[in-house]
Amino acid sequence: MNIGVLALQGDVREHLSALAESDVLARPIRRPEELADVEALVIPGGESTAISNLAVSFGLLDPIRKRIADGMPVYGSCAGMIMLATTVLDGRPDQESFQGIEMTVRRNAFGRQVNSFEAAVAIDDISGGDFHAVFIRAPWVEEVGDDVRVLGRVKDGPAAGRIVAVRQGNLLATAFHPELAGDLRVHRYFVEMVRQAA
Ligand SMILES: NC(=O)CC[C@H](N)C(=O)O
Repeated sequence: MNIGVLALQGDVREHLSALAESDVLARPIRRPEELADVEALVIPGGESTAISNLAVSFGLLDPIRKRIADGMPVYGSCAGMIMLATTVLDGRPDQESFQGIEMTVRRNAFGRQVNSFEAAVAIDDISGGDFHAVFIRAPWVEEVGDDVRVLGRVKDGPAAGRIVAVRQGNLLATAFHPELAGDLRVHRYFVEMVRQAA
């Protein structure tokens, strides 16, 4: 199986290790030629404005948009979720996205005071109990289109009920970082999505 991790900025290494532990030897992607060699892509957490800028300068914005439109499976965590959204609130005016998931996300939504926190999230489709989800200056999803399935919401605390995991067809996004939490269930779920798409 040939999965790439978009390696322009962010926690690329952590996704590569989470995939390796899920028995997939993934590779970093920085150039359009490398993208052409993979059947699926992970967009890491990091800073969506930086990923957007670098995607434009590395000539990856349009090729990734096209692959997504053609059905390539993609998983985005945090900044990666923002990069998959059709509409971004509180983004920089020139910020671009790869599009794909019909949703409105709000950047840094959980508030400036709470830069990072942990909360329980239950994910439909994934058994084994709640995720101990790590959020770092995370977005949340404010609106979803008809074809988007809400897979997970924050269970408790001030942000209870907020949508933090979604899927639309072959596209998966979480506002939290399973790659930092040592819980491989989201990566394994994505690997299974890739297997089924193949
Ligand atoms: N941990 C993260 O990926 C943070 C996302 C970041 N706040 C952004 O807007 O891109």
